[in-house]
Amino acid sequence: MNIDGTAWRTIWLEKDGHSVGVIDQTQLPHKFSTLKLSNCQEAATAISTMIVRGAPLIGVTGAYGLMLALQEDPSDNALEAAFKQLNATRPTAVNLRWALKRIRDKVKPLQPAKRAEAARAESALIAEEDVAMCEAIGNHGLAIIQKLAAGRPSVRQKEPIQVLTHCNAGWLATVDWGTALAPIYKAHRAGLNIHVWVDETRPRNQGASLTAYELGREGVPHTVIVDNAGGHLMQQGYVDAVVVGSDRTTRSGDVCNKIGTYLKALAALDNGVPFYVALPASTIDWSISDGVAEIPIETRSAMEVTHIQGRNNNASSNNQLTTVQLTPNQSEGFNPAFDVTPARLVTALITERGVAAASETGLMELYCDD
Ligand SMILES: CSC[C@H]1O[C@H](OP(=O)(O)O)[C@H](O)[C@@H]1O
Repeated sequence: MNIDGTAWRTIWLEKDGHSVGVIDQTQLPHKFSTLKLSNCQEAATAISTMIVRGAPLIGVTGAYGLMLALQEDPSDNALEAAFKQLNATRPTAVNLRWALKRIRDKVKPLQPAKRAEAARAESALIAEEDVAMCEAIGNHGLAIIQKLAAGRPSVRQKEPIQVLTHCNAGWLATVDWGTALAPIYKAHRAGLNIHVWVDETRPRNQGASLTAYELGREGVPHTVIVDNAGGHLMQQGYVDAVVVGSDRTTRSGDVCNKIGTYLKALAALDNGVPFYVALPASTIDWSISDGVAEIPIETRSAMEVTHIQGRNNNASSNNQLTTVQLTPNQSEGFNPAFDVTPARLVTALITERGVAAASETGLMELYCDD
């Protein structure tokens, strides 16, 4: 997407043909910088430290990570070791395992000498598919936003459509376009009057730092709010719809997403606000049904709760990023990174194939030919 007039994607094959470029998302919004991943360990570290994050992007980075590993050693043992290393980086987003298995299935039957090139080609294909799927999600979601706009009373026709989103499910979470934000970009570019309430999304503040950054660069009006304000805004009638992403959606429509999503869904139901989840096929885990019981929830360092990163605006600091402690030294922290929203709280799933009810029947209607 657009950054100051330049079109960017979140991940790319470098001109040298064998290393991988990524945007360092831990530095945004205060500093835009890129990194070159030259081996599997660097790819694994980029995922685990959230230099790259977001379910689809984690998957593509994992795919390229296998390519990097095979460039160094294309043997069966090296392939399995790299698969295990990358698979262990983050447990919740199913896209990672889906992409790693896809690459392994593609290269395993090949002569070792042909594996790296095959992994390179398949990783690039996954990336291109992701871009196409996310743009298609944008188009299907645009129709929902247009219908919401048309359905408002005449007295509100001139007001912006108000959408609340949680965390970052924008182009920074994918290769391009994003999932939850793709319909918003499509609506904005179509000239619709739209405004986005951006949940800051504690503890890592992907909303305040990444979603706000994306929307600002695309010129979409938005307001950053604390996570706990969303229910109040819905009660006051300031939210026309909630649209969020997903890290893993079960075949029955249960949605695992950033911690706090479940609470937004409860508030939305209580206030009659439609709650949409945008996701590509690569985020659906057909092997499980009960998200609460079966999806592994990543627990990250308590330091992400007890400390916070930001830009030091003191004149003497020349805008350096700094981390400060929020809590008393002896206080413990607990940091589950995701929660599960049961399908009964989801109005509909916006996929690249269309809009589905959050149910096995709904998903099978879209994916029955797979
Ligand atoms: C389009 S997937 C976006 C999804 O990923 C985020 O998690 P994280 O930043 O920890 O990778 C969050 O759950 C977003 O909704």
